[in-house]
Amino acid sequence: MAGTGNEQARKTAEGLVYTTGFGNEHSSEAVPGALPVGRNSPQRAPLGLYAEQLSGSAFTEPRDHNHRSWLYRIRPSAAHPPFVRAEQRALRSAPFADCAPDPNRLRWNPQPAPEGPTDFLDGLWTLGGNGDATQRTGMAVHLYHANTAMDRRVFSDADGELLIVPERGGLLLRTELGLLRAEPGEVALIPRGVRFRVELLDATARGYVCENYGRPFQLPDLGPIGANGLAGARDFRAPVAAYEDVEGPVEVVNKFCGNLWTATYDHSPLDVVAWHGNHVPYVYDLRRFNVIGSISYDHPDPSIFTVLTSPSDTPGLAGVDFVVFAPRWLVGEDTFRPPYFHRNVMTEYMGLIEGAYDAKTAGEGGFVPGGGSLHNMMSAHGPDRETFDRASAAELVPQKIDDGLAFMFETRWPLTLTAQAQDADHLQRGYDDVWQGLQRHFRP
Ligand SMILES: O=C(O)Cc1cc(O)ccc1O
Ligand SMILES: [Fe+2]
Repeated sequence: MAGTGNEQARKTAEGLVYTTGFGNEHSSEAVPGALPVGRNSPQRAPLGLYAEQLSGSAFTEPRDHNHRSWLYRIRPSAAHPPFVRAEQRALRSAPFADCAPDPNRLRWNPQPAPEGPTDFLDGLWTLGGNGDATQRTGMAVHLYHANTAMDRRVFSDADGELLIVPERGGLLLRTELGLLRAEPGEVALIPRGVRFRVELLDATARGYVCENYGRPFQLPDLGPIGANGLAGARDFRAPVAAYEDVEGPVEVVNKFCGNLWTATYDHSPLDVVAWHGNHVPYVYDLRRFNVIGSISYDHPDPSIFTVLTSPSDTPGLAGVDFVVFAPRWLVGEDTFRPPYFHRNVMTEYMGLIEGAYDAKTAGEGGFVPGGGSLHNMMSAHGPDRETFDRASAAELVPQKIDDGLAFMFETRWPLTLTAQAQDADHLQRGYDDVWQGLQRHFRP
């Protein structure tokens, strides 16, 4: 049965069309004439639709940070019954106060398979985070492991935007603004408050989510890199309008100030027939990232690999950066080429989408796809012993790194774990050992 649903979702996902460009003023109509021309709020919207504005920024924010979309829908979102508190499972929110922030280097194996039917929402498991959802600061790291589609159920997150990083299994995201497909190697960005449902393209789906409570992700400035490079705006795909005209009970789950609330609507709220604006979801293929690096010597700081950044109120200090370690050439002369030893004031959560990462040994008990590592503020880390020994002796011929895809959520604030992450069976005990046995070589 589940297989039939997945095949149907895959067929739908294969035929999808998109509109392109990060930050654009997009517009789309699923029925010709549904989008009003020349005004947002005509006295009567076309085709008997309701007009509704969805804001992702204050009305008064500067134009280049102003996010809003106008939705033309079968019923206004206001027509809903009261929300009541819902079961929370393993989803947690900031402020995180379960545990004392931990200065140790930590690493987890992949998220265990769920017991029983589990959809994307029920499969969310929070590792930790920082800031405060009610203050719109900070971020949370979640992992998901799902084996069934969300059925007659949609989710929206008032607390932040969701950057979804599939590691195993493709996703079909049915959002208010239309459909997106996100496969491993791609990422999807769902803006704050946009309702969506997740269907699976494969039997199971596993991956990571950065919930960003702060300013919406934007493309980083390029400075001296110039007008081009890193993630190209045109490679971000937004959906085209697609609506469900579905009567009957649909559960709407709303994450609000850390808690889940639920209401049963008598229709699907994915009933937007036309829309325009810039508060839109995206999908981006990480393999399109234009990697820039050193062509002389030394290992550049990984900020050069920033795909998207959420600025904080201090210039240059991100609430969270999303960074990708994509296939690239290493040519540095007289250079220790893998990531260097370091202690960073920023906090680094890393995940692996496929293959291996060049600072860490792969394989069981190591840094494996679906696993994750946390190097909290100022914690000492870098190449493990094997990597150090290998890279210190390597012949420095041009070398292509193309056996993996890793990423980092890097945040200005230390990350506090949830109790479930601190006590998890899949927390690797003895991660510190990877740095044991680094010999002294000092010869004064
Ligand atoms: O710790 C890590 O592996 C991430 C990282 C990579 C890099 O190339 C330089 C610094 C850094 O923190
Ligand atoms: Fe690091």
